[in-house]
Amino acid sequence: MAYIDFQNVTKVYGIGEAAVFANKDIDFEIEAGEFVVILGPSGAGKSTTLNLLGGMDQLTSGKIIVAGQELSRLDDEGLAIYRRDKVGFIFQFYNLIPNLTVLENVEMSEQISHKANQAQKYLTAVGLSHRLHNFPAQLSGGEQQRTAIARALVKEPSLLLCDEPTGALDKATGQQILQLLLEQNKALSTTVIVITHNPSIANIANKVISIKDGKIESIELNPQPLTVAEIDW
Ligand SMILES: Nc1ncnc2c1ncn2[C@@H]1O[C@H](COP(=O)(O)OP(=O)(O)OP(=O)(O)O)[C@@H](O)[C@H]1O
Repeated sequence: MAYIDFQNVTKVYGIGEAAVFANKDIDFEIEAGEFVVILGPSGAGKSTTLNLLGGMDQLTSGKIIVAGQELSRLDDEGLAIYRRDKVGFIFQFYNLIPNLTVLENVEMSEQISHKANQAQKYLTAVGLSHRLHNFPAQLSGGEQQRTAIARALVKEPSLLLCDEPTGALDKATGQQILQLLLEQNKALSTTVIVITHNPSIANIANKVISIKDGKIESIELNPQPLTVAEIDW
C-alpha cells in the first residue's frame, strides 16, 4: 500500500445552492520519500487537499489513508496526535508567533511534540544561528520562512506539507527555500508535498499532481527532475 492514498475524496463546503465542491472524487497515491508538487490555478482546490491531508479539515466522503491509518476514522484527539507527531507544516506567510524569538518559536514546536532539545541545531542547519534572539518582525521574509522550516523540521516529521512556501518571496530567496526542502527530502527521505500555482516549481518534483476545478487533471511522473538552479520564474 502507498504511504498516502486518496480514494474518491470529496470535500463540499456549504449546502444546497451554496455548495462548493472544493475537491471532487480525488484519487492519488504518494510513496514515502517522494517530492510531490500539487499544481493548479487559484481556487482549484489545492489548499483543501493539503488541509485534508494534514488533518486540519474533515472530508465529506471518500478515504484518506496515511501510513496505514485512515484519517477519517480518527477523533479530534487522534487527529491532534497525527498533526503533532507526523506532519510538519510550512505556510506562505510563515505563521510565526510575533512575540516569541526565532529560537522560542522553534522550541515551542519542539516542546509540543516532546522532542529532544535540538532547536538550535535545526536553526543552524537553515543558516540562522546568528538570528536566534531576534523577533520575526526583525527578519526578512526568507529568514522568516527558514525559521518556519526549522520549526517544522524540529518535530522530525515523516511528512512535510508546504502551502505556497515561496509565494511571498523573490525568486532567489524562493530558490533557497526550495533547496532546503529538497535537501530534507534527499537526506532523510521525508515525504515533501508542495502546493503551488507556479508551473516552474513542478519541474523539481518526482511527481506532479495537477488539479483544476476540484478535480484531478493529470498525474505525471518526472524521471529526471531539474535542479533548483535550473528552474526559472
Ligand atoms: N472554508 C470554506 N468555506 C467555503 N468555501 C471554501 C472554503 N475553503 C475553500 N473554499 C472554496 O473551495 C474552492 C477551493 O479552494 P482552495 O483554497 O482549496 O483552492 P486553492 O487551489 O488552494 O486556491 P488558492 O491558490 O487561491 O489558495 C474555492 O472555490 C474556495 O472558495
